[in-house]
Order: sequence, then structure tokens, then C-alpha cells
Amino acid sequence: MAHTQCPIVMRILAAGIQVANRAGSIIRDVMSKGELGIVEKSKNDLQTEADRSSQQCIIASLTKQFPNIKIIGEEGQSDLCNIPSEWLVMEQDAEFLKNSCPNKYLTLTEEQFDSVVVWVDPLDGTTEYTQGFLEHVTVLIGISVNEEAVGGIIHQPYYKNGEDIGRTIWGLKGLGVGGFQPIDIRNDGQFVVTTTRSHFNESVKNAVDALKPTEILRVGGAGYKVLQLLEGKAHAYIFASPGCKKWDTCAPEAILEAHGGVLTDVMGNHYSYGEKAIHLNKLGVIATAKTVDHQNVINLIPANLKEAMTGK
Ligand SMILES: Nc1ncnc2c1ncn2[C@@H]1O[C@H](COP(=O)(O)O)[C@@H](OP(=O)(O)O)[C@H]1O
Ligand SMILES: [Mg+2]
Ligand SMILES: [Mg+2]
Ligand SMILES: [Mg+2]
Repeated sequence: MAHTQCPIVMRILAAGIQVANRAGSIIRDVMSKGELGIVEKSKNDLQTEADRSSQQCIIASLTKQFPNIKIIGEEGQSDLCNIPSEWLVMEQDAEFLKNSCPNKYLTLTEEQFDSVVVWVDPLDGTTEYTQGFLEHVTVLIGISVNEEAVGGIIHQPYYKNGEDIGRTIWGLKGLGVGGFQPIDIRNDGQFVVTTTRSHFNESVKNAVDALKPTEILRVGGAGYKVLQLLEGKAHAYIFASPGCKKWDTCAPEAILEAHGGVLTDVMGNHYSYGEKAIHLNKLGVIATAKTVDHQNVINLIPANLKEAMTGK
């Protein structure tokens, strides 16, 4: 069903939910066949057949449904001519479309579509995928409007719920979140920090230590770390180093903030997600759960570390 009467932001999210589910099944298929086709893009930065195929599925499907929208994927330009027909997803999630569109997106007209950018991370947590930490793997589809991350999808292909496998979480600022039950962590003297498993360095360590955490959860992927915040397992996500890109943070930022959390750089500023945005999140990622004072966490990040990162 085309649902052409719905506002564009709602249609992209509804399409994204369906296509992320399909991408998740492709990721599971590649793993069960066992031929990962690993390519080292650069030091500490892998790509597998699952990253490539998932990206083809997502970009081809969204391009077909939304030919006028700018879509940027982690794995660069994909060959969309010869993809299997079963990878083309044309459905939009009917359940999601029952929600009312927040007023601010109701008036986005066809002429303003150049203010919308979709950021696609076809497989977040690739290192963990190749090492068997499959629960850390997510598919991320983020939507920005006028450079702001406003909506997103985090799909977990290996989430187990009884007999079912996989789940899809969505968020839209002004509407809220869905696909899971958020849990707001308490401030009872504990302070749990989640941070990188596979890109740890001195700068990240110094920032984490400055917060005097009572527990550190080292897990893979920007999507999975934000899920730790949304499900009451961690108070803050700390990555005081360049490395994450706009496709890593667009969807997680939008979903976290739709629930009242915050995601910024180490200075406390939001990133811009316009089509010309530099891909690298040069000033790191600091995210906090709804119940945590974000500015307080920013203030605790050492000044010398901020100076080293900003060059000021
Ligand atoms: N130093 C680095 N070099 C390349 N990518 C990095 C990086 N640090 C973080 N990233 C990217 O940011 C995402 C989250 O990383 P981490 O799990 O270390 O927190 C990963 O996305 P992908 O797995 O989609 O590439 C990872 O590749
Ligand atoms: Mg990658
Ligand atoms: Mg990623
Ligand atoms: Mg990726």
C-alpha cells in the first residue's frame, strides 16, 4: 500500500521499519552461510558481505519508494541494478502509520524534500558481528529534517523473544518511541557507563574515568549502546574520540531524544545531519539517559581532553 496521503516523515519511518526487518534477515542469512567476505576498509574498520547486502537492500528499497529523498549509506555507492527482487521492500508498516504525525512535520511539502536526509548504517557493530557478539549488532536508519536528527529505527536482528527473533525500535521527536518498553534508570548512587568494546583508546579511557563509574559496560555499536540507555542498563554512553559517523548517531540520537535523553559531542553540542554534513563525528559522542543531567556529564569531561579534541 502506498499511503501517499501520510506525511513524508511518517512514510519514511513506516517503510524503514519494514526494510530494516528484511535487512536483518539478510544479516542472519550471511552469518548462517558462514561466508562473511571480510574486507578491511581501514585500520580497525571492517566490512562484510552482510554490511554490503544489507545496504543494497535498504538503499534500493528506500530509493524506489522515495526517489526525491537524499539517502546516505555507510558503505558508499551501491550497485542497485542487479539486486535480488526479494530484497526490494515496498511495504510500509501499517501499525506505525496508525500514529498521528506530530504537527511540525505535517506541512513538509514536496518542494521541501531537500531538507530531508536519510542516514543508513546497514550493520552497526561489524567487529562484534565477525566475533560472534551478535546481540550487539543493529541496523540503523535515521531521518534528519533541516539538519536535525528527528526520527529513527534501530533493528536488532538477533534479539531473542521466546521463539521470535529480531525486534525493531522506532522513535520520532514529538511522537515518542515504540517497539519496546523503555526503562528509566534510577539515580541511586550507581553510575553505569557504556562505551566501545573495539575502539577503546586513552582519550576514551580518560573521559570514562573522569565520571567515576561504578560499572563500565563495554559493548559494540552506537545503536546497541543507546539501547543500554533506553532500557535502564546504563546512565551514560561515553566515546570521547573521533570514529563514529553520522550514520552511527542519527537514528540513535533521534530515538533517545524522542524519549527525553540527550546525545551530543563532548562539548555538549548537537551534530548537524544535513546532506553536506562531514561524515565523521570529530568531537566524539556523549549520550545520557532521560533521568541523567547531560550538562553535568559534559562538565565532568576533562578540559584538557576537550582542548585536545577541538584544537582550542
Ligand atoms: N576508530 C574508529 N574507526 C572506524 N570506525 C569507528 C571507530 N570508532 C568507532 N567507529 C564506528 O562507530 C561505530 C560504533 O563503534 P564502537 O562499537 O567502537 O562504539 C562502529 O560502526 P560500524 O560497526 O557500523 O562500522 C564503528 O565502526
Ligand atoms: Mg563500518
Ligand atoms: Mg556503525
Ligand atoms: Mg556499519
